[in-house]
Amino acid sequence: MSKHTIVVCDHIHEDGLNILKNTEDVNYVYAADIDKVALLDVIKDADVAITRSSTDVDEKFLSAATNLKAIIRAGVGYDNVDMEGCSKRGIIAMNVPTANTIAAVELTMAHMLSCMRKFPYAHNQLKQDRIWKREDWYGNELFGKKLGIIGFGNIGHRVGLRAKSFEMDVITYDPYIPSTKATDLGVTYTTNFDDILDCDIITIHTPKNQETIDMIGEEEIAKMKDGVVLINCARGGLYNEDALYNNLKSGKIKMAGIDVFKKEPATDHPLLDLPNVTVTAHLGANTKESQKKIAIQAAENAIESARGIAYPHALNLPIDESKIPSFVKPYIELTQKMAFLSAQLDKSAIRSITVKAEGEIKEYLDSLLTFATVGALSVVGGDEVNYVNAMFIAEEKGIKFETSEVEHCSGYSNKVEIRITTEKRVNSIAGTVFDDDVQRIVELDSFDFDIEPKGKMIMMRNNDVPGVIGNVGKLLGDRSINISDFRLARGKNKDALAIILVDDTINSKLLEEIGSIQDAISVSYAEI
Ligand SMILES: NC(=O)C1=CN([C@@H]2O[C@H](COP(=O)(O)OP(=O)(O)OC[C@H]3O[C@@H](n4cnc5c(N)ncnc54)[C@H](O)[C@@H]3O)[C@@H](O)[C@H]2O)C=CC1
Ligand SMILES: O=C(O)C(=O)COP(=O)(O)O
Repeated sequence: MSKHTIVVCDHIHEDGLNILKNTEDVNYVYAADIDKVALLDVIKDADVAITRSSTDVDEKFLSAATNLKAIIRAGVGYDNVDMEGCSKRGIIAMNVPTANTIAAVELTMAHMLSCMRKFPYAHNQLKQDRIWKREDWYGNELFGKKLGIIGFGNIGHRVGLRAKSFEMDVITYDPYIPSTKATDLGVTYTTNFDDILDCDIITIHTPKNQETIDMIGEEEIAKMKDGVVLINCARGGLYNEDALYNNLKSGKIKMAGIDVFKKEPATDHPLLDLPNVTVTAHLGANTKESQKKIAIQAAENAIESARGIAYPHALNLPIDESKIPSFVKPYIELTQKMAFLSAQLDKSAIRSITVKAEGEIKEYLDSLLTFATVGALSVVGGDEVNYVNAMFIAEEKGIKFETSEVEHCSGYSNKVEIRITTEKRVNSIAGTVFDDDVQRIVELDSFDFDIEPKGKMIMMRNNDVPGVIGNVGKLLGDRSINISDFRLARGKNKDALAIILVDDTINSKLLEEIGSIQDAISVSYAEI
């Protein structure tokens, strides 16, 4: 039995490890305790890797992981995964998005309470210094304070719910949600970021990306109330770390609760020297409950993706398969097959790929274009081309793309047409699907057909004169090639196109012989 190598790069719960260990077709490699340089050697054999935030999936990692088909980020944030690098290599990246939500929510509340009561400092005074000095520790209450939440997703909205139970006045800024998601929970929704800056406590729960890096800097802090409290249990760098340090030092920010740092591990970070921070070492997801759930999901997803069965929570697929209506799937398959066939007919360099569609299917033109590109590039690229990397590969080759919606006029309920322009000519092919899943090619180079996209096909263009069919039949018979189907379409210019399905592979010598039959104009061969 061939085994799939799954490398676990970071610490995950043993329940996940046990699933991997006990799966017969998995070669399980535990690499969480080796350093990241040694990991580069181990990762070269991996079909699938499981990582957390401690492993950067960067150029070095990806260049070493030459066999990698999928990567599972066992958590939410994937800002340490080079997504473009994965896509270019056809590696499907997935995360495990909701399994650690509660852990991160509760750590956020812990930091908030800890900041309000300076909990670690009060704790240390008694425990380490053995001093009983209650007058040093007059804290503040959450009750009645205004809490600003930036990012109202899985974690942010649950922080809001919990803050409401502390009778806080909660307001959120998240331009990507409907306002009712907040207002239904009794949370004020704002599109004015300054409303957040006016809060007593601010907590951030967005992903880390170009839009959110340094979202809070000197300018924003200057607008805040004196004595504001800031919490960050999302990602280091969402609050500009220099601005955070300077304003904690000046006392403009009273306290900050920080779980995450721009560069981790952060054992000598300047923030650690300040007397008004509560810090944790990126522990947001570190509850046994969350880690158990994540590890089980990560292990199961790793096995499914290694077997090529499913890619749950894939992050870099051009389409979300679960959201595609069932009628679209056969069109996607047909489009890939037609492009694969068409690109075989003329193997010169492709300059452009155009996909046209009519009927309801035209809503899915972008997906159809991706699959047409996979089909066309697979002729030369084989299995290395997939729907994650096809567009990248095509762009690198300088191939141009076009899509267009066509007025409904062919009589078919839906029709997809692909035009592949090469250095030599334009190849066009069109198809439709009958009775939900009967795929048919209905046009080839403007000749009408009705043929299944399957099998070994000789395409012969010839002058429409008597004797050609007989001659080609005889030649194939003489070479012991059985014809399983023969379709003929007549053109407008006294020409005809035959699609001849055969049982055996046709080599280039025989193809040349067919091409030299009298009145043959051109001949090509393709297999689907
Ligand atoms: N400290 C830790 O160990 C953990 C940290 N995290 C981090 O917490 C953050 C939030 O995670 P989830 O709530 O699960 O993600 P999510 O995807 O459910 O929510 C993110 C929210 O941020 C919003 N958003 C995106 N860009 C925004 C912008 N420019 N301004 C305002 N809102 C914006 C989105 O619309 C979405 O509602 C992520 O950065 C994640 O990596 C998650 C789990 C554990
Ligand atoms: O899920 C996330 O985004 C986290 O930050 C948790 O990261 P971790 O898996 O604990 O390295």
